[in-house]
Amino acid sequence: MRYISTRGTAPILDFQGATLAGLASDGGLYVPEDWPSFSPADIAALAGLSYVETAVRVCAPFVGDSLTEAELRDILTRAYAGFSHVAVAPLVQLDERHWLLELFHGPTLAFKDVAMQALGRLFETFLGRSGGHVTIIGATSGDTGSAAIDALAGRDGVEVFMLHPQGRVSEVQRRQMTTVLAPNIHNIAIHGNFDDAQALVKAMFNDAAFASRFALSAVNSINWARLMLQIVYYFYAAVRLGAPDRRVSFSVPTGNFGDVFAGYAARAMGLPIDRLIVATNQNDILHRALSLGDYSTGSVTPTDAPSMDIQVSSNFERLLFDLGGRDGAVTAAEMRGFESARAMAIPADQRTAAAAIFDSAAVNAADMRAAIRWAQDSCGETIDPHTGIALAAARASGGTTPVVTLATAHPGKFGDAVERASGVRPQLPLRASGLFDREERYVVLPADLAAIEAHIAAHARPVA
Ligand SMILES: Cc1ncc(COP(=O)(O)O)c(C=O)c1O
Ligand SMILES: N[C@@H](CCOP(=O)(O)O)C(=O)O
Repeated sequence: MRYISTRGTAPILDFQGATLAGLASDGGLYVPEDWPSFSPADIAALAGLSYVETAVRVCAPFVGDSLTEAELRDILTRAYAGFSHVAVAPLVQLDERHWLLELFHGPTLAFKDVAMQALGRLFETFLGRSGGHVTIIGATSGDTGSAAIDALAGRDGVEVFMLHPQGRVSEVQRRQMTTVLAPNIHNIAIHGNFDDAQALVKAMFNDAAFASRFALSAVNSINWARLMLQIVYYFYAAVRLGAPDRRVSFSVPTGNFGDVFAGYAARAMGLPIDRLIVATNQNDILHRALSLGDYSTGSVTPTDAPSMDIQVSSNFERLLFDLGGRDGAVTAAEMRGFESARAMAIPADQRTAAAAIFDSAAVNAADMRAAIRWAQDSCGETIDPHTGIALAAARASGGTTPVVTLATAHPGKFGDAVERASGVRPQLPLRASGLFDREERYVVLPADLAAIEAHIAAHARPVA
C-alpha cells in the first residue's frame, strides 16, 4: 500500500515510511492511496475470530510489504496481551437497540491504548531495522499523552516530548503522564489549550530545519498508523452484531475526528455501517460543520469531557480530501484558507456527500449527565462523560438499526464528573493504584514556538 498526502506534494511513502514520518512534509496528512475492499464474504470470515486475528486481517492490506504477516501478528499479539479483558474490546448490551463498545481495558484506561500499544511496537520494529532514532512530539488533551507515554517509555530509539494544556486535563490523566520518570519521557505543560498545543506540534513539523535536525515523528492521530489500528474495532463490533448481513450504526464521542474517521474508513472498505454519529460537547465546530457547513473556530470551552475540548480537528482534513475528490491541490487551498481565516464554509456538494454518512449532535452538560444516569440506573453500567456525550446522541437518534456507542474512557479517569452526574463514585482499576503517591515530573512553558523548540533542542538527540 502506498500513502499520499492530503496536500498532494509530499513524497509518496510505504507504510513504514508513513508511520515514521507522522505528518507529511507539505503539512498534509498521509492517507492510503486507495481504500482496501472487503467483500461480504471477507467480512463474514471474520466471525468468531479473536481481536488479534481480526486486526491481522484488517491491517494486512494497509501494511503491505512493510511487515510480514508473522511480524504483524507478533506485534498485535504483544500489544493486546497487556489488556485486562481477553476480548480486548468487549460489547455490552444496554437495551434492545443500544450497545457499548468498551475500549478502555488497556493500561491507561482509554481507547488510545488500542492503537498506541501496537504503534509503540511498530516504531520499535521499524527503527530496529535501521538503527535509527526519532523525536516524537505530541499534543494531548489527556488520553493520547498517557497512552503514548506508557507505550514508549524506556523504548530504544525514541525520545518523547508531550505537550498538555496546563490545568485542563483531569488529575488522573496528568498523573498518568507525569509520574512516568523514564529518561526518554519529557512532559511539557503549556499555558494554553489543546488547540494551542496541537498548533505548536504542527509548527515544529513545518519548521523544516528543526524537523530534520531532530527526526521528528508523531503519535497523534495525524499518524495514519493510529487510525489503521482503530478501524479494527469497527469491524470487530459490527461482525459481532451480524455484519455483513445486518447494518450497524456507531455513535462516536468526537474531538480530533480521528476515531470517527476510522469508522468512515471501515465503511469505505465495505463494512455495512449505516450512520456514523459525530457527538461533540459544547465545543461544537464539527456539529456546525456537518449540519450547517460552518467550519469556523470559536474559543475553547472547558467541559466535564475535557479530552474533547477541541476546536481544530486535525482529521477533518482527511475527510475534506476524500469528499473533495482526493485532489491535493484543492485540499491544500482549502486548508490554507482555513488556517488564515480560522473559518471555512464547507462546499455544498461535500456537505451532501457527508450527510449520506454522518449525523451529528452537540450534547450539553445536562444531557450528558442524564445519559450517565440512565446507563447507571437502567443498565447498571457506569460510564464516563465522553461516553455519556455519545450515548446521549445515540439515544436521540431515530431508526431501528443497532447503535454501538464507543466507550472511550474508563469512568474512573473522570471520577468527580461521574459522581456529580450519577451519585456513584467510580473506582480506578487496580492497575492504576499508587498513581496518587508517585513523584511527578514536568516543566511548564508558554505556548510559544521558540520556547518549546529551545526546550526540546536542549534535551533531544539531534540526527548525527
Ligand atoms: C476519552 C476520549 N473520548 C473521545 C475523544 C475524541 O476522539 P477523537 O479525537 O479521535 O475524535 C478523546 C480524544 O481524542 C478522548 O480522549
Ligand atoms: N483527546 C485527545 C486529543 C488528541 O487526539 P489524537 O487522537 O489526535 O491523538 C487526547 O486525549 O489527547
